[in-house]
Amino acid sequence: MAISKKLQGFIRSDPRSKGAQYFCDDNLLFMPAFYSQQQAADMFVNLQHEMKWRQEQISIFGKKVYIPRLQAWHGDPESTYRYSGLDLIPEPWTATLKQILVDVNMVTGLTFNSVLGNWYRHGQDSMGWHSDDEKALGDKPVIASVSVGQERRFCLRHKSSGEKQTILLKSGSLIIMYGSLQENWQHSLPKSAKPMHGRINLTYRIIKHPVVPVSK
Ligand SMILES: O=C(O)CCC(=O)C(=O)O
Ligand SMILES: [Fe+2]
Repeated sequence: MAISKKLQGFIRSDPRSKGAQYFCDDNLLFMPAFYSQQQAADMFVNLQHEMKWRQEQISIFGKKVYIPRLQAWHGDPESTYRYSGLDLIPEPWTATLKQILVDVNMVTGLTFNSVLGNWYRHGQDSMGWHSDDEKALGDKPVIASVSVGQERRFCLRHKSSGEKQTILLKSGSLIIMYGSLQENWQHSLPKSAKPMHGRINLTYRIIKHPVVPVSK
């Protein structure tokens, strides 16, 4: 199992790893109570104010439509990446983002250089099936994903066998995706018909091959 010694040590010794569970052929580790309910509730409030949220538009058959959630991209200034033909320079780290960065770096033994935030305002906000396999992330990327606020279903689907797995992402939970997860599985955050409060998800990433911005 391609998981760092540091992470194995953390799971053995730190109470925050209580209830840790593996999914997807051991390429995903779920820690349901990485942060306490109170810590997670405070983060949810602070992140709403601190991050630079916007609702991106995408083109579907030539028609511009808003994606069903708010997004924000923060990180080291050189962690530029390309999205829908745009070169994006991240917004600076905020106090809460830095505090979580220290924790996810410590657990994994890695140095994340950027974070994508997704704010699902209610049950109708969602994310479709995809893999985080952009070239900028390099081969077998490690992604640390923290959830605060409303519990939502996180679905995974094997690309060839179609096998499905579902994880309930509780407030304060952490998942670490690594190894061949993005190669072999897709994931999504489906809509829910039930009334739902807001949820913020942070995916800490390592941009290994930043794009050189052509324009500011
Ligand atoms: O909201 C989530 O838990 C999933 C987010 C995600 O898949 C992504 O940012 O790539
Ligand atoms: Fe993703």
